[in-house]
Amino acid sequence: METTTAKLLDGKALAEKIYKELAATIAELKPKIGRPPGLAVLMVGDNPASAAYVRNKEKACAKVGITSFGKYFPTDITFTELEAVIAQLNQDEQVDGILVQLPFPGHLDSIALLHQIEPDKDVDGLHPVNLGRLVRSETGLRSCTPAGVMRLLEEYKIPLEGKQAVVVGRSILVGKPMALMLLEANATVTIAHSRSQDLKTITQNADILIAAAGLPGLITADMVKPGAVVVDVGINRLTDSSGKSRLVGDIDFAATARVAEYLTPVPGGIGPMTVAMLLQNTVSSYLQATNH
Ligand SMILES: NC(=O)c1ccc[n+]([C@@H]2O[C@H](COP(=O)([O-])OP(=O)(O)OC[C@H]3O[C@@H](n4cnc5c(N)ncnc54)[C@H](OP(=O)(O)O)[C@@H]3O)[C@@H](O)[C@H]2O)c1
Ligand SMILES: Nc1nc(=O)c2c([nH]1)NC[C@@H]1CN(c3ccc(C(=O)N[C@@H](CCC(=O)O)C(=O)O)cc3)CN21
Ligand SMILES: [Mg+2]
Repeated sequence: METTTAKLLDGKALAEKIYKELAATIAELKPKIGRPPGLAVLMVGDNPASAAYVRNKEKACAKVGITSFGKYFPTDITFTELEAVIAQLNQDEQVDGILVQLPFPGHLDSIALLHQIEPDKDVDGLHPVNLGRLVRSETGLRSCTPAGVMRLLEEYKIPLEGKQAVVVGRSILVGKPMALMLLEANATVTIAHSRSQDLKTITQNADILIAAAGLPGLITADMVKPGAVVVDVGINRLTDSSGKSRLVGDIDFAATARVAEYLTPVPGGIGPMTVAMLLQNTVSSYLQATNH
């Protein structure tokens, strides 16, 4: 059998291009507006899974000229204290975007807290107002990871209209908004999840396959339709026997590269696109807040 190699969808390169555009916008507007855009990130406890995200966000903000306000709290902080922090950030005129890093320690209700973020500062697109706007195909702040997937597919001119798209995962952060964005682009969308029966039969039909379950090795090459476009959202940290750790997605990358037409790497795929969309959302909140 002939062996092919999938073309890589290079999220890192596209993220760099987006940073240049954002940096130029900020350089032009900051003197007129009199302040840089500001992004506040709230983290409770230390979450090793989120460490890469936090690090990359801070680096990227510095690169484009966004001031990032990191707020780190111990695990024993109370819900009432966090509510007060959100209320203060909602009022703060230096802050255009507020992101509550997920997941949250078990005793804290992250959903109730997300509801208290001012929708126009909700750069993660998780407030019910922004989710509602997405359902209605209205403009508004949209979840960064699925927005990053859409932007990357657009960059490579991947046709979506009329295609069979399968999203594996149905979280509010990734799977559900991803499915809505693909639907908006006129794909025929199927959402699979942990209760789906016969996942392989479902994924084998996908012209566009998006894996967002958080399980390394979930998608093997035999589950992928030849010629499919395969996007790996999963970020899983694996530690090998020598104690070295590395990031992998949900897709068996090496074997799938011989079946798919396009494939995203991990790292270097959707992770950097997520950070780029977060910065883009922050800049669009900044422009809106300052009437530009
Ligand atoms: N690249 C990025 O920028 C980025 C951003 C965010 C998240 N992530 C990564 O993406 C992954 C998903 O994140 P998330 O926040 O959406 O996670 P999540 O909230 O844990 O959701 C996981 C989803 O996968 C489904 N699932 C679990 N096991 C499954 C199985 N065996 N077959 C089919 N579906 C299954 C779950 O189904 P149920 O609903 O039935 O439980 C759930 O809907 C994680 O690896 C996360 O680290 C990456
Ligand atoms: N509120 C909230 N929004 C999110 O989008 C979010 C969370 N919380 N919590 C954690 C998850 C995971 N997210 C991530 C995880 C990794 C990268 C990232 O930049 N990944 C690089 C890693 C490079 C490295 O350090 O090796 C990559 O190339 O994939 C981005 C977003 C975003 N996620
Ligand atoms: Mg990636």
